[in-house]
Amino acid sequence: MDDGKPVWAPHPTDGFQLGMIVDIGADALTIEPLHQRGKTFLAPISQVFPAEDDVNKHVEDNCSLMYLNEATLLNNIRIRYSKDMIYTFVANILIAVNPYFDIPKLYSPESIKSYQGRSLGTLPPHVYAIADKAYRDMRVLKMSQSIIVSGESGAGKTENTKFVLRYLTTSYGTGQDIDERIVEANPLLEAFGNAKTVRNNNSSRFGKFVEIHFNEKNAVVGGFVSHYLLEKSRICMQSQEERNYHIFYRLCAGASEDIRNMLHLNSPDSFRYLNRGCTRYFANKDSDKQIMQNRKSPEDHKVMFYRLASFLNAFYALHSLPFRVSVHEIDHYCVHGSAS
Ligand SMILES: Nc1ncnc2c1ncn2[C@@H]1O[C@H](COP(=O)(O)OP(=O)(O)OP(=O)(O)O)[C@@H](O)[C@H]1O
Repeated sequence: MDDGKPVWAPHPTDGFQLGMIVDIGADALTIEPLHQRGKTFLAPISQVFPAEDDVNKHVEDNCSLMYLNEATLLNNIRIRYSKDMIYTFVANILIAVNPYFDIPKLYSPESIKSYQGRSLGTLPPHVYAIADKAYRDMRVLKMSQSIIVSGESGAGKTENTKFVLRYLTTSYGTGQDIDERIVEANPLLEAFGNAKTVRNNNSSRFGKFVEIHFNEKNAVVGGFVSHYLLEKSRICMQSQEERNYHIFYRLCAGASEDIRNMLHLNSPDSFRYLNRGCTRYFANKDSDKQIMQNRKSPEDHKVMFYRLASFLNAFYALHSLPFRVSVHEIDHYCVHGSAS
């Protein structure tokens, strides 16, 4: 770190701050922030990093930074995020920041087209660029490719996985029913495996391993989803601000009148296994009906939805009954009263 040049230093409460070194101690440096002259703070020497000459400039690939360290990487992502550029490369790794709103045209059909067959780095960073690289590597190397999506809850893993699936099926599908079916499986999976938590209204409560299968002509011909570690305890108990799995609320909100009457469906507040958590709806009327619209044939709908609804209704009814452990037979449970 050159004398007289600004550095990034971790402020005790405000993250990395740009400042000048004013004193050098045995293990700590005294830093004076550029935007708060006179208010110095101490930072460990090992965590003080050199800053770029122009801290307002951003680059598409963090590897292009003159100094690549924790602070310059975060600053680059922050500047890009403030300009609605949520994706940044670190070589062939993609960092995505959740924008929490739809960025116009970012995932448009035109955008999908523009990334087809283009090498990494020739277009702005995007999840489509990663999907296309995986596809091209599979063709060239004739080997399976994996995309690992990782991050904390609410980071955008589920959404970005869906964008990858949409990209591959749109760009390299056979144009047949299978492309849509791969994409359409998601709302169904999410209905049974996603729930509102305090951090994310659509949090996946299970791990997902998605396979996309290609034929010898490298066209999408199928998919397979394995799931693991489903949070089963949520079915019986949710904290006050959280909900059970979406399917239960969708059934209450989206079932047709005849099914509602037949199965005595009411609002979520009337079911014991829902009303101890949050019972608000978070979807609009259209998305509540999403499940019903998944299969194209109305007959398929009816049969599938009726079976599903009957099963779930039995579940509701079951949970309206209070249970207690029998004193004599500890591994048996008996019904203690009648259903409301
Ligand atoms: N690229 C994006 N554009 C617009 N909104 C987004 C994007 N990514 C995520 N979101 C919003 O953030 C919410 C949370 O994202 P998502 O469910 O993908 O997180 P997650 O990492 O899968 O979380 P969890 O681990 O809890 O399942 C989404 O429901 C969506 O509203």
